[in-house]
Amino acid sequence: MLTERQTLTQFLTEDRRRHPGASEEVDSLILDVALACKAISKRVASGALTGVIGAAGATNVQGEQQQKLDVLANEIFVRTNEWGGLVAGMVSEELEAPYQIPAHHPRGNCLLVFDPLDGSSNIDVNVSVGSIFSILAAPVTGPDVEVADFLQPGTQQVAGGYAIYGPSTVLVLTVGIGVHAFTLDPELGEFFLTRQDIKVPEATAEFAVNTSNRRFWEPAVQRYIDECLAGTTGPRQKDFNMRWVASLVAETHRILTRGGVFLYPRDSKDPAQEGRLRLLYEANPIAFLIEQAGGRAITGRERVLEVEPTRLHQRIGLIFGSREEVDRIEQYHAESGGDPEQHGNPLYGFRGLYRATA
Ligand SMILES: O=P(O)(O)OC[C@H]1O[C@](O)(COP(=O)(O)O)[C@@H](O)[C@@H]1O
Ligand SMILES: [Mg+2]
Ligand SMILES: [Mg+2]
Repeated sequence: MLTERQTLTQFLTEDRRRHPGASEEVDSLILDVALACKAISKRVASGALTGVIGAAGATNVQGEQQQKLDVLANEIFVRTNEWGGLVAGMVSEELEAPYQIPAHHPRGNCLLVFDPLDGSSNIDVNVSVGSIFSILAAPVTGPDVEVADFLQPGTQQVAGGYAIYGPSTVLVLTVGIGVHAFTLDPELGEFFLTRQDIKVPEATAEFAVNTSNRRFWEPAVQRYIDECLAGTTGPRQKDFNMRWVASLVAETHRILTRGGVFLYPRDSKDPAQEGRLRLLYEANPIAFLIEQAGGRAITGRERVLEVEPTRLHQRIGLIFGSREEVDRIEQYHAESGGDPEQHGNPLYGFRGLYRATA
C-alpha cells in the first residue's frame, strides 16, 4: 500500500512545488495541523473509554457550553502548533483573544485560525465531527500578534481545510490549486491521498438547512426552501431530498462527494448576530475549499471570501455548494430588493405572490 499511494508529506513536497505560491513553511504547518488532527481523531475514537464525552462545565467566548472534547481539541491544536517556529499567532473558536506564541518558542510567519472541534452537539450521539483550519500570512507587526492581523478577507488564505472524524478520518485540503482528500490509515498513522481534484457537481436535488429556523429567515431563503419542498408540484418541477447532520464538516464532505447546497443563512433569531457560523474559522476555509472545487459560497448577497472581517468571532450567513442552486439563491436575494429586514413578509411565502419560474 505504501508504494501505491502518495502520503500527505509526499504530496506537499512533490505536487506543491508546481504552485508558484508554494512555501515550505506553509507545507510544514499543514503537516503540524495534520498531526494535531491525528491526535484529535484518536481521542474522538476512544469516546467514553477515556472519559472525553460530556460537558466541560465552562462557557466559551461565543456563550456556548464547551464540551470536554472542545477543550481537549483546542489544547491539542495549540500545543502541536506553538513550538515549530512556523506560526506567529493563533485564533480559535475556543479562545477569546489571539494566542501569543510563548517567548521561549521561535515565531514564524503564518497565522493559524481554527475551529478545533466542529459539530460539538454530535459528540454525545456518536455522529461525525471535525476540525476546520485556515492559514494566512502574518503581517509584519510588533512582537505580539494583534486582532487586526487576523482580520483579512478569505481571499488572502494560503491554505484551508478540515479533518472529518467519521467512520474513517479524512483530511480535505486546498492550497489554492484544487481540493484533495487524504484518508488516515490508523495503523500506520499516515494520511494517504485518496481523492484528487475533487469537483462539486454543478446541479443537485439535495439541500441542507435547519428548517426549525424557518420563521427567522429572510424572504429569499423562505422562497427557495418552500420551492424545494413543493417538488414536482411547485415551480421547480422536480423533487428534492434533504439532509441535516448539524456538523458543518459532515455537510461539506457530503457536498464535496455528491453535490448539494447548504444554507445557514443570516436570520433574525439573534438580531445582534449576522448568522450562526463564524467567518474566520468556519465560513472562510469552507468557502475556499468549495470554490476550489468549482462550487460557490455566498452570504446571500456577496461572495464569502470577499467579506472584510471586523471581529475575530464574527458570525455570518453561509450558503454554499452546487453552482446552479447557489446562483438561484443569490438571484432570489437580489430580487427581494436586498432588504434583509423583510423577514416574514407574506408576499414572499409559499402561498405568496412571488413564485419562481423554473
Ligand atoms: O444546531 P444547529 O443550529 O443546527 O447548528 C449546527 C451548526 O452548528 C455547528 O455545530 C457550529 O459549530 P461548533 O460545533 O464548532 O460550534 C456547525 O457545525 C453546524 O453546521
Ligand atoms: Mg464549528
Ligand atoms: Mg467548534
